[in-house]
Amino acid sequence: MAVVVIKRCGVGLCHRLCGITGRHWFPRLQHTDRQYIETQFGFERVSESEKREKVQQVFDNVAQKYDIMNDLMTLGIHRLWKERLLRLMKPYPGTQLLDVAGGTGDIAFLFLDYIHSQREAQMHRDLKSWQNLSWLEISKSYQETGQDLLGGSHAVICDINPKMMTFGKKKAQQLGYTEGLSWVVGNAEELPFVDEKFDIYTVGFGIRNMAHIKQALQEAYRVLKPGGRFLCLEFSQVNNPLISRIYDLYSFQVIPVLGEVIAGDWKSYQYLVESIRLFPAQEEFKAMIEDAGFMKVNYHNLTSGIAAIHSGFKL
Ligand SMILES: C[S@@+](CC[C@H](N)C(=O)[O-])C[C@H]1O[C@@H](n2cnc3c(N)ncnc32)[C@H](O)[C@@H]1O
Repeated sequence: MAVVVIKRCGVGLCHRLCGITGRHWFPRLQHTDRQYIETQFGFERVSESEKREKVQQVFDNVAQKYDIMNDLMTLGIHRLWKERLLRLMKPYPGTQLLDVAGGTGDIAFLFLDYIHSQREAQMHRDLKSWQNLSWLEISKSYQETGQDLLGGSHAVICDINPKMMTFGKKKAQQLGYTEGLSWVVGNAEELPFVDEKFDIYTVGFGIRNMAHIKQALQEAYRVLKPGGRFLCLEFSQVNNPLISRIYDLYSFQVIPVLGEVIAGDWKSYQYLVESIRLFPAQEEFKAMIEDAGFMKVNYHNLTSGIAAIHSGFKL
């Protein structure tokens, strides 16, 4: 089991600030021996059950402002990262997706858009080849042969927090996602699904909040069909030292302030920032995915490693 050792930083301003305030201001600099323990709630050491309770509390608190805060904190860049996830996922009509820690539904909605656009393109191609049929007739013939506009694709959003999903369901209604979608309350570490049910498993910005990441990865493996794909979008470790320092300043000095001003909640956003810092770096997380049994594990850094997408196959 890995251990986090937060040491006081030995350099300049950070050292002085740490000394004066007794608080670690730039944890990335302090992690001379940085390793990961799952039962950390941010920088606080807690028991497994305490972590679950506290994480639940955080997402209860942030649920209402979650989407707007996401846009503000990442300056909208999280949308580009999620689109990248979709491009790597390459779902096809008929795909059964499980989006774990799906929260307010962004990834599942993008998935449905993607499938929809693929089906429309297919129908346009059919329309060209079946010159004498109208759009309506083709659409009807799709329905008669049991094919809907999603080609049988379905997305299940599974999250441990009902409040996050309540806001997600409202958003789905507003945006018109009425078909091909279901919402299930469930714990990623003990998924309420039978073995080998899904083609694709995604988890976006969720896995670092889990008390048992290893168990969550094993569950991902269990519910995927042979040939199924695992994809995880998560904050990661920046390799460029200059970007890393700017990012640390922004994270620790700006994000909690935004949290306080927009959502009236400094503490939850302080936790989110701390949990990002403690999440395993790219290679370490890759090894954890491999340990769960996945093959061809790979990762793509996004925005200098601020986030990364890890992927693997169940063969
Ligand atoms: C930062 S949000 C991410 C939401 C969404 N995936 C997105 O990218 O916008 C993290 C989500 O993980 C969920 N979560 C935390 N621990 C979980 C667990 N053990 N099982 C399932 N969901 C969990 C939280 O309830 C929360 O909705």
